[in-house]
This record gives sequence, C-alpha cells and structure tokens, in this order.
Amino acid sequence: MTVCLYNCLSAAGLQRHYSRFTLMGVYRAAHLSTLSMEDYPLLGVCSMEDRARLFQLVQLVKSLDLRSLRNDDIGIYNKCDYEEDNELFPSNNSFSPDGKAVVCDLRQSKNSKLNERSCSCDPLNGQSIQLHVTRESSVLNSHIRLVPKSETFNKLNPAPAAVTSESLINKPSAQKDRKTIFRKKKSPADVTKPTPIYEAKTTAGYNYGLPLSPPQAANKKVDIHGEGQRISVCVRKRPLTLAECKRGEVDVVTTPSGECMAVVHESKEAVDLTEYILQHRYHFDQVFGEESSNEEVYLKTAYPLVQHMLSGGKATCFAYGQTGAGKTHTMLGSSPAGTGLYALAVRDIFAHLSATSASLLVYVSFFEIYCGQLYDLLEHRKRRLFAREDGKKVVHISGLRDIRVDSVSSLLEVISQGTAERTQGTSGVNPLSSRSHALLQIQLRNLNHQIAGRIWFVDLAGSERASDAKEPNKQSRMEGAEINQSLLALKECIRSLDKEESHTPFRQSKLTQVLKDSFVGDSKTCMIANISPGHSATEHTLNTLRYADRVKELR
Ligand SMILES: Nc1ncnc2c1ncn2[C@@H]1O[C@H](COP(=O)(O)OP(=O)(O)OP(=O)(O)O)[C@@H](O)[C@H]1O
Repeated sequence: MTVCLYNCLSAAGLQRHYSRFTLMGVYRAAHLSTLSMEDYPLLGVCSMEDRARLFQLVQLVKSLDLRSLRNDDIGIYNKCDYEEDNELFPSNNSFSPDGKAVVCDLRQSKNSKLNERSCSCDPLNGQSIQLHVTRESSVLNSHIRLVPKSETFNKLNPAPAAVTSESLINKPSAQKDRKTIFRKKKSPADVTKPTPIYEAKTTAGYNYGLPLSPPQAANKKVDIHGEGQRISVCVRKRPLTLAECKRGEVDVVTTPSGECMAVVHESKEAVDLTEYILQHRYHFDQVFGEESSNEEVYLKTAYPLVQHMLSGGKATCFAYGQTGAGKTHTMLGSSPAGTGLYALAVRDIFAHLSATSASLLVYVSFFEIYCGQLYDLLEHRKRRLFAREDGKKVVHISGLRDIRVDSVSSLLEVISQGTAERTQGTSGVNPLSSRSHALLQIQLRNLNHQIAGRIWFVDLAGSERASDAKEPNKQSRMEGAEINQSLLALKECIRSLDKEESHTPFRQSKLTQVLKDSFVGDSKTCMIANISPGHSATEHTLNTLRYADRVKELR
C-alpha cells in the first residue's frame, strides 16, 4: 500500500495542490502538521473551501502526534463511505478487528490530540496503526494508516523547520540570508536537508533584446486607471491543466493574495550539483491567481476601459503570453456561452446603451496580423487588408468589414466565427498555438456614423521563441521573428506614449501601425500578461513577466 502525501491530499479533495506542496518542500504527510494558515496561500490553497479542508487535514495530522509515534509518514487508503466504515469498525477508539490497528473517531478528538490510548499504545513494532476517521460531514471520511519507518524524527535527526510564510516570502538580502524549506525527497540521507532559496537580483535572461533598466521600486504605489495613469499592467496565472497534472508538472508560481505580486520559484542546479531555488518576484498593478474568475479579471482590467470607451474615449486591452497560457480563455472564455472579457464588455456596453437615451450603434470588426499581413477574419481570411494613413495621419484599414450588431449574442456569434478562422500552428509548447495577433474592434457610432467610442481587444500571438518550434522551418522562423518584432515595437510605442515623446515608432510593425489611433490622445491601455504555472514553462513564464515588467517600468 502506497503511503504518501498525495493520498492524504486526495482524501481531503486537495490533490490538485500536490505539485505545489512538493515544490514548496511539503512532500511528506508528516510535514502537514507544521503548516500554519499563513502558509496556505503559498501552497496555492486560496479558496475558503480548500482552506477549510486543509485546516481539517492539518489538525488531523497534528492530532496524530507523528513524532511521538516515531513515524514520519501517514497515508490514506481505501477511501470509502462512512456507512461502510462504520460497519467495519463499529467502535470508537478501539483496535480494529484484525487487532493490528487503532480506530479513532475524530468527533471525539476534534481540535485536540487523539486520545492517549490511540497515540501512545504504539503498536508499531512491525505493525501499523490505523485511524478510522468518521466525521460525517468531513472530507476526511477515509482510513488513515501510519506505517512505521526506519527514519525517525528524533534529536539526532531533527525534523526540518516548518514551512512558514516568513521562510518563503521574507526577502533575503544576500547569500548569507539563505532561507530553507522542505524539498522533494531525493534520497533517505537528504530527507531533512534544507534546500537553499535565493532571491533573483536581476532580470537577466531573454528579453527580446532590450537593455535592462534599473528595477522599479517594489513599493511604488500604482493607481490603476486612476487620474493620469493610461497604462496598467496585470498578470494572470492559470491553474495547471489536467494533462499537466497527469504528467507531473509542478506549479512553480505563487501569487500571494493582496500583494499584487507574482513569485516564480525556479529550480536550479549549481555547478557542484546541489539544488537550490531561485525566487523571482514581480510587482504589477494587479495579479490574478488561478482561483480568479474571468469576471474578477474583467472588473479590474477591461471594465475601466469600457467605461472610458462609453464616455467617448479610446481604449485597448491586450492579452499577452506564451501559447497555452490562457489568453484565449481570458478573452473568449472556455464555455460555449462565452464568459470572457469580450462577452463581459459587450454585456456592459449594451446594458449602458439601453439605459441611456443616446442613439448609438455598435459595430464590430475582427482581423488578424499574420507574418506582417492583415487578414479579415470575418471574410474567411480571403480578403487581405491594408493599413493606410490619410492626409491627417489617421490610419485606416482598407477593405475591413464592419458588422453591425445589436445584441450580446449576435456579437459573440461574430467573434466565434472569426476565432475559427484564426491561423494556428504547432509549436513545441502548444499543439494548437495561435500564430497571429487577433484584433477585435468594437466601435460606437452615432447616427451620422461618427465614432463615439472605440475599444480594441488584442489577443497577441504566443511569445515563444523560434527555438521552441518543434521542427523549425523557414515559415516558423519567420512567424517567430515577426511576432517578436511586433512585441518589441509594441513595447516601444507604449513607452513613447507614456513619455509623451514627439516621435512614436508606430511604423516599426503592422501591429503598432494599426493600433496607432489607440496610442494617441486620451487613450487608455491595459496589458494582461498570462502565465502558465508549470515548471517546464518556467523560462517562458519568466520571459512574459520580464516583458510585462519592462512595460510597467517604462511608464
Ligand atoms: N484561468 C483559467 N482557468 C482554467 N483553465 C484555463 C485558464 N486559463 C487557461 N485555461 C485552460 O488552459 C488551456 C490553454 O488556454 P488558452 O487556449 O486560453 O491559451 P492561449 O494562451 O490562448 O494559447 P494560444 O496562444 O496557443 O492560443 C485551455 O484548455 C484553457 O481552457
């Protein structure tokens, strides 16, 4: 019978957090007893329900007093229902029918250690102790089995220090400030060996060739979309997907609640082959963890832009990040009904229009930029479009089809039609990678067809490097180069926009050229950097965060 942390978490319905627990060094069931509630967010346990479950599990493990039992492993097996358990083990706190286990009723031992008889009888010389948990409404309606092991926690071989938010989050200033947490078990000798953690001091790495600038003060107050702020930069982390969980991906990103901070725990190996963790911290205007819904993201990112648009302004909302990081989920939503930012914005736009007497019409257009060329997604990509400037230096997209929509559903239909046409390719990272920038424009026009407000939603192409292509060929190299060039140009324009420089390099890429109108005047911009949590995406995640960080610093 396998006895492990995973089983414990499974019994409590928390198995999806297993990877994060192990990453944070909580790789054994016995370690659960050292957790405090402050650690829960660091372990990715954020919702009230999950917190309650973990709390109960921790209390249970604490009550078992593992160290006095000279055990350091606890596992749960045979998850079965309460009635069945009751039949098997009718008595409370007694030996099980085979005489090898102790059966306990946690209703009696709630918030306290299990009764002395259970814990001190110590039938561990070659046998096991079995705890029968029978809290009716509890998630812990399972058998728990303690298995004696040769390794013990005693004075000679003390247990590692508890994982606390202090040890994980407090800022070490230098190497001498090394912090320790538990690490995944390597060998019996390493079990209690702490893994050093260092904080990354620079943002060195792949950064679209941009020179690095001094980092912004972490405590700089950011007034999201308040007076004077035209650009906000937010980060959204998605949860591990089922497929990632199955292949054992470890969640390496934490988003401590209320701190607008994303921390990437990068696993590294020194030249002497010792392992250590390098922590990269980034502060943004908003940071959304995996528990955040599209509605929550919308309210803090696109909603202020929609309000700006409804009052006649121009706004742009970008979703940026590696393929598979959740851009489309954010913009479009995953359900067929569509609960992404597009739909939520449209809902508010129509709600506003029906509540006011202004006679405004809603128009939508949708096109993509692929390898420097524009294609109308509402014309099955058959029509190539051209961005041209008129005498007043206003950019027009000739040939672009505008469709008038009069309801949320008609607009969503247009969007799903356009999305189906978008260019996809296979990258080493994502088998269905969006290889183009998709630009959705929603315009308000008055009865004279004059523009009375405009918002762009831009789902940028995946930011992976050309080297990520599975079998790099000329086409994929061109795609990669174009994508990177346009992302660089975008950053330059945002910088120039914010610094109110006389020259803005809109012509550096088609993306910035067509968005020129959104960068001038009273326009507002929000960038949502989407990141994947898995350890195999660490490098991409760091690149995305560096890019977003640079955009933020350039403000
Ligand atoms: N916040 C989230 N919550 C739950 N699942 C998510 C979330 N974000 C993304 N996903 C899931 O992750 C997978 C990849 O997301 P998505 O397709 O949105 O990535 P993408 O960044 O648009 O990729 P690409 O650039 O290749 O189009 C999808 O299965 C999606 O449902």
